[in-house]
Amino acid sequence: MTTYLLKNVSVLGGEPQDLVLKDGVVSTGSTTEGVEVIDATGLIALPGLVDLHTHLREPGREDAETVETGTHAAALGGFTAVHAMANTEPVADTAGVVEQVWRLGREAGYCDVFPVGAVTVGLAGERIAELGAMADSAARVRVFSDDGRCVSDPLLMRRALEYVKAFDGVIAQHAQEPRLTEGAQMNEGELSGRLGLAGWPAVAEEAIIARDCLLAAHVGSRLHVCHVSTAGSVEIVRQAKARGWNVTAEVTPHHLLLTDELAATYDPIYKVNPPLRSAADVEAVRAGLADGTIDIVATDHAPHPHEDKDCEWAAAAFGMLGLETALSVVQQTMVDTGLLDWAGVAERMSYAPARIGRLSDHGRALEDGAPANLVLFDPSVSRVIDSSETASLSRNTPYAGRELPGRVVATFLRGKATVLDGKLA
Ligand SMILES: NC(=O)N[C@@H](CC(=O)O)C(=O)O
Ligand SMILES: [Zn+2]
Ligand SMILES: [Zn+2]
Repeated sequence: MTTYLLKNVSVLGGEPQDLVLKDGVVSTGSTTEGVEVIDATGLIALPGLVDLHTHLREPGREDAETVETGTHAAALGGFTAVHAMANTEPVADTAGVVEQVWRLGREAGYCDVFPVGAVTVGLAGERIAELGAMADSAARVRVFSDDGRCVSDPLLMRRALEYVKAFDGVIAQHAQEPRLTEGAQMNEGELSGRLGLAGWPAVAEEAIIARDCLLAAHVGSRLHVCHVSTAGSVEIVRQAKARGWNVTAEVTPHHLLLTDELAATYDPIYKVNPPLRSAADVEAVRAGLADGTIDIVATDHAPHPHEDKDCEWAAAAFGMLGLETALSVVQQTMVDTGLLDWAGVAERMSYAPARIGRLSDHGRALEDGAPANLVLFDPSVSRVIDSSETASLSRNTPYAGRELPGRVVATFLRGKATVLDGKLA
């Protein structure tokens, strides 16, 4: 295996130093013999990014994405671990399916894949799935979610929260009260009325988050809130944390950058669940991510083939790509605005998501002996996003034609380069 010497690299934005990647681990000393030298002057090293929320679509929708293509996109985005959501066909609600997804990730070798297990059988919201069997399987599932659907039955949610305590699991809730969002198409507000698109009220998200925080506190379990999108949601999570409840939350890159104004184009590339919200909501989720109320950034990478997106708004699928652009969007919205430094980015895109997912070999500081999972990032350049250049099988990026700052130069998984010079290695 190649030994790499990263010359003059700025770890978390600090003073330039050398890092050696040898036999799968990091060392801060220097060696010169038999090494491949990478001039990392001006580059920032971050621990390999960890995504708690990715849709890889395999099994079942291999026309949209596969574990192989999705993990290529992940590596190009600087990720060394992704959690693959359970809304596949068949649903990842048994030990057999989660082991299959986990193994496909290992075989592809670009990024570790940690399957998320479904909370209910078939995501139908009626019976709890085999959570314990998934936890005990080779995939060691710790995160459970019916994402795409809300676990709306409060008794089922309570039982699931109680159940996962036995193996230190967490329920990741897609917070959407179904009765308040029937037929909903975009953020409810003055604009939805003007555009004639059915509104999706903030309270549909906030009511479920409030309920679930109370349930998690009542049974003493861990709750994670997927894709927080409104100012009110941030406030509820803030209050839950102030009371010492075990609640964590994520925000997506697109909810940090884009607003509901984009719906005025009627271009379904901007159609996503939860919907893009107002500028005031964007400001609130940025502030919540900065002050730690929102723990992490998660991509909610949601590939869809063109026939499901290139149609009229109401008929189009919800979802957008995110893996290859996440770090750039975070640079633009959080670092270049002065809201976070690079150490803060490492916390929110690597350490904290690894802790929530109970991963041991990811989300580790780049110190002597740590697994060599890291990304080299150049924040000084910018690029115009071209949807035809993605490694994903789908093309539904909302950033096509936009200029975004920064570029992933290299990614290493256990010391092996998965990306070099910005290309798959
Ligand atoms: N985010 C989306 O708009 N879509 C996701 C489901 C989800 O995350 O709720 C998908 O699976 O396509
Ligand atoms: Zn969701
Ligand atoms: Zn999702």
